[in-house]
Amino acid sequence: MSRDRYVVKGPQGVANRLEINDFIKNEAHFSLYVQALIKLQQKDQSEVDSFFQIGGIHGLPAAEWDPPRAPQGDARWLGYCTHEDVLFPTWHRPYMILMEQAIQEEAMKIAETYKPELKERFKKAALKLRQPYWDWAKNSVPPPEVISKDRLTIIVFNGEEGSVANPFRRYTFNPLVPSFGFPEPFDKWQTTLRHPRDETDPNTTENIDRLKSWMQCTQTDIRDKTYFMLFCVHTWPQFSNRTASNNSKDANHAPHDGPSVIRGNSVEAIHDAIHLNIGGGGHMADTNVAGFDPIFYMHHAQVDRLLSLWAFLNPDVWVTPSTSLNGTWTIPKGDPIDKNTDLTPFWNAQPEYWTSARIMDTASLGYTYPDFDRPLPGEPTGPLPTIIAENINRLYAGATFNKLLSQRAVAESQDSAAQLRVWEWTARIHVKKYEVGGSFSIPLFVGSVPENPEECTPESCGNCLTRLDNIVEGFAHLNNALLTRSGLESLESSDVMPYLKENLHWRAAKASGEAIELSRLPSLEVEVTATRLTLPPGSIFPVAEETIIYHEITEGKQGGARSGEA
Ligand SMILES: N[C@@H](Cc1ccc(O)cc1)C(=O)O
Repeated sequence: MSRDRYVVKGPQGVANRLEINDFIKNEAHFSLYVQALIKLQQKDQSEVDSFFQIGGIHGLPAAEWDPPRAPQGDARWLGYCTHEDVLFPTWHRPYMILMEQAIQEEAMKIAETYKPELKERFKKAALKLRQPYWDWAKNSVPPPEVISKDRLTIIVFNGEEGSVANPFRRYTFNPLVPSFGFPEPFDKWQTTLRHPRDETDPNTTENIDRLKSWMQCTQTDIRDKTYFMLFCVHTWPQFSNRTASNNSKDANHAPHDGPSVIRGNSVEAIHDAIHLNIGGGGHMADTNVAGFDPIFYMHHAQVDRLLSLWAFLNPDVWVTPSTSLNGTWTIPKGDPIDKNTDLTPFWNAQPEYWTSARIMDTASLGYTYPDFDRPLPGEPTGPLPTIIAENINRLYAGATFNKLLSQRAVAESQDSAAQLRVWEWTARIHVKKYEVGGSFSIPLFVGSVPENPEECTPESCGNCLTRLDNIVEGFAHLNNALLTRSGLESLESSDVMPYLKENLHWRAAKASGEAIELSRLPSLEVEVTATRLTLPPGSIFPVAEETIIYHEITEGKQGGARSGEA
């Protein structure tokens, strides 16, 4: 039976998406969202706006979502989502407003059921209700309301407190059937899971302590990566996706860094690491089924917020033409893609599909972020770009920036024109993603290596999928570890080079934490660079002067630099 096309228009009105830690404090918003999410999760799995159908757009069950557009070609990737190409950040934007719209529609109905004295308040809250984002760059461990509480207390229709099963913690498939084609071990788990203890056990439990300690331990790494991406990445290929610069000459891939271009991660690379660390071998760690974990939506709202911030800082840059490396359910592998490519299956009201060109302005899609409200009461005023950049420094700048700031303060107090400079040490990791079959990461250690491979891996990068022979890249910023753990007097190469030669180590690990022999990753290449950063007078962000590659630090080690090779 045919049905009307589901128009993805986003929520009504325009309102801020809130950070999850603020969101849970907002009684009316939280109560409505929780009940709306429960409603979507309880809908029949065949309903177009059920949590199951929306979650299934991303990857499996590789079914068409509203209404048919024949799958094409020999697409390798059987979901609609785009990864490892220039559409990664923009495809997920209409995806998020679809969830936001479905939630708001339910929330409006729920608000109508509140007792008369509360109805207006809850209806107003429903109008302003938006998808919360989880700012993992600042709060890497999600609040208990998302990861550990089994039940949540909310204000229900009669104004009293009610206790409900926590819909942020998991989705229960209703039912789970073999035709979904879920790969092992997801074919036997009735609910989504984070950090499952035993992949072979259909009734396994979650190791939430491990989830917390992994997220806690990567906090500085995630923050530094986010900061460097925001201020030092300026091109769309480099910002949007993690395929490596030397993968091909295609514009899809980050260009070779020029001598003075510091290396930063793509938003996709940072996002991948969150998937793996939250999933820990569970649903979030696998693209096929990640969309079924309710945390996916607050994670991707953060990716979307970073897209908004980055685009604000780089106003003339948006999706550049390229080709689809992996293909999707509707885009054949190798097809050209650009800002006018249909972002299927999301129809807008015209009716046509949303495209990247049509979604630049989030206010027209019904939402914005508190970052753009600035200045907040009590904050200094000034031009918006300055305020936003200063806020990014306040939220995410780490050891390198603080060193530059203190140098600047000294120079200013002495009225001297001394040059302000800090070397930023960065490891660049390159690896073929198909090499071990399944996602993996390359944890780096500065100083001692913990004996237990499951232990905290504070600097890491390089996550991979099974799909193709693509080379992916990621960067790990080492200054924080050097300043806090090495005991070195300076960041000059005379100190750092010999130290890192001795003390920089890496491993490979599956998403579950299980170690992988480095000999199984012949393509792996870890290379260290140093970029000289300055903070010129009047500049809010550091500026890169030159980058030097130090092959000798990792050369000769397994997975180290191969100098002289192209
Ligand atoms: N599989 C990705 C991580 C990831 C997981 C789920 C996703 O939906 C997206 C990305 C990696 O190996 O890095």
